[in-house]
Amino acid sequence: MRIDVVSIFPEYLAPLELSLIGKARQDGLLELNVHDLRTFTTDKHRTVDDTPYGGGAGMVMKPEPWAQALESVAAAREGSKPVLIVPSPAGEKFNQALAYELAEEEQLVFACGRYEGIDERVIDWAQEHFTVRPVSLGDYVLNGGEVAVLAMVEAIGRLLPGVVGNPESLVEESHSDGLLEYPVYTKPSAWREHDVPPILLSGNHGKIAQWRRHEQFRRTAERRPDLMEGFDAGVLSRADRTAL
Ligand SMILES: COc1ccc2nc(C(=O)O)sc2c1
Repeated sequence: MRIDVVSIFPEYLAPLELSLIGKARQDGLLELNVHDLRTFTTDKHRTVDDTPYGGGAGMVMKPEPWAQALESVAAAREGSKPVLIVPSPAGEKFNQALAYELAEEEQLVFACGRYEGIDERVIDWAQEHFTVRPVSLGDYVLNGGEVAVLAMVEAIGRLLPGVVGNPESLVEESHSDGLLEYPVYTKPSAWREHDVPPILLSGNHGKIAQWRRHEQFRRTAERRPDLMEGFDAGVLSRADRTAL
């Protein structure tokens, strides 16, 4: 996969040189390029914003630098268009299902807005060259798209083949099956008057699996009842129902 990120703060994306994503880049599992939007300005002040038509507070990002930047990074190829992800409070909610969907793409381009946002005509113009997806991290507002891109690139990148050491670890994590993950413990078994649940020391793998499943349902029902709405009660086992 190829990922291109365009931002006026390219240094904000430096954490993507670290850890799993950084190693995936070094190992050639992921190509990731960060571009400074100001590279695509033509005036001596390298201007990227201007006052909003219709009035109002703040500034709006000018369209032309964005069009030149996006044209520059769109890999020319036959077939499907690159996906342009525009982090925005007005976007669809990012979630694990979308992370899996985007992990299948050949190229993702992320446009990091700042100020009050990007001139909407860029989104309209880009439809011809990209599949455009405005995406929000959640129901809150950041100061720009960079933090959202860090989160999305990590969530997507770790799903790529070979990036995480043990692919099994992707199977039993939160949201992989629509539920929150079960609690985890390690040595020592007794710690500051808090003991590891005895079932986990029993060696009975069937009972351990059942306990973990029960914990997934209990936690999800308690912390994220909204996720339970997607569950058809008919598919719940009797043991699972006792967790609700
Ligand atoms: C101007 O660009 C922005 C501003 C706020 C913002 N908030 C996001 C979020 O996902 O919450 S993405 C985003 C982009």
